[in-house]
Amino acid sequence: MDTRFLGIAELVEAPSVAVVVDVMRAFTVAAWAFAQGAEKIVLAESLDEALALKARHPDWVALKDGPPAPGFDTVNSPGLLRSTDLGGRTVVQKTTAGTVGALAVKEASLVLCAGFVVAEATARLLRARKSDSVTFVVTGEDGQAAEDLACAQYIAARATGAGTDAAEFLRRAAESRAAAELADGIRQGVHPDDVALCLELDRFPFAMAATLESSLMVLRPCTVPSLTDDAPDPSAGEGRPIPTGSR
Ligand SMILES: O=C(O)[C@H](CS(=O)(=O)O)OP(=O)(O)O
Ligand SMILES: [Mg+2]
Repeated sequence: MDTRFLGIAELVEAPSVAVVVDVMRAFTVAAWAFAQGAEKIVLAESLDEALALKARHPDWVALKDGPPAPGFDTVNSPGLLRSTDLGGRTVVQKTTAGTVGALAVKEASLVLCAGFVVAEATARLLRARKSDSVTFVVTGEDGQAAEDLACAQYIAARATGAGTDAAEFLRRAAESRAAAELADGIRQGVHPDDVALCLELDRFPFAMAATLESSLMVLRPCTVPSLTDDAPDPSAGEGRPIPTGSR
């Protein structure tokens, strides 16, 4: 498997398979939203689009990063979201890095969004797809974010079947600038448990795939093959099969 690690600005053409990584905090939050029952997450292009979608669908849950803001229901915090019942709800998410990265590769045939909480499920899905080439989008800090790069490199290693020890990758993420800023209160809309929740390895059994649905980029959980064959893994719980379509 040929792997590339690129920042958002380095994406010059649509990759075939993209894994968009945002550990702190967009895709940890997305995974928690699904764990709390959300049906789907619409990745908004802008704050204005998120608010327009919310206005059109008052039952949707609008979420942004940074501090709480008028019109939005909640913020980009796994610690806050984990006590929110999202059963059957649609979430609209707009963040600085993660959602921007996913939208930057919306023409790819497969777009997975990931953090450590869904690392193994993501790697297993890539293994099952037997992809020749995978582009990892390192969303934070112009492709330099230590937590995103560490997670991307860990998933890449696991996707090639390497018996990789996660400890060193998690240590790099724990020592990242993002972790320090979240812990020190420099970033806003933060729960004290956010960093720890973002560093939980394989907390969830599902991967997350984004596809274009009526011009909106929509993220959903998906089941992954079991370790021994290509059959759906019953432990994966709710979720769609692996998306196979190409655009
Ligand atoms: O919510 C986050 O941690 C960041 C935004 S910021 O760096 O705090 O401004 O967003 P994300 O897109 O999840 O990296
Ligand atoms: Mg981030």
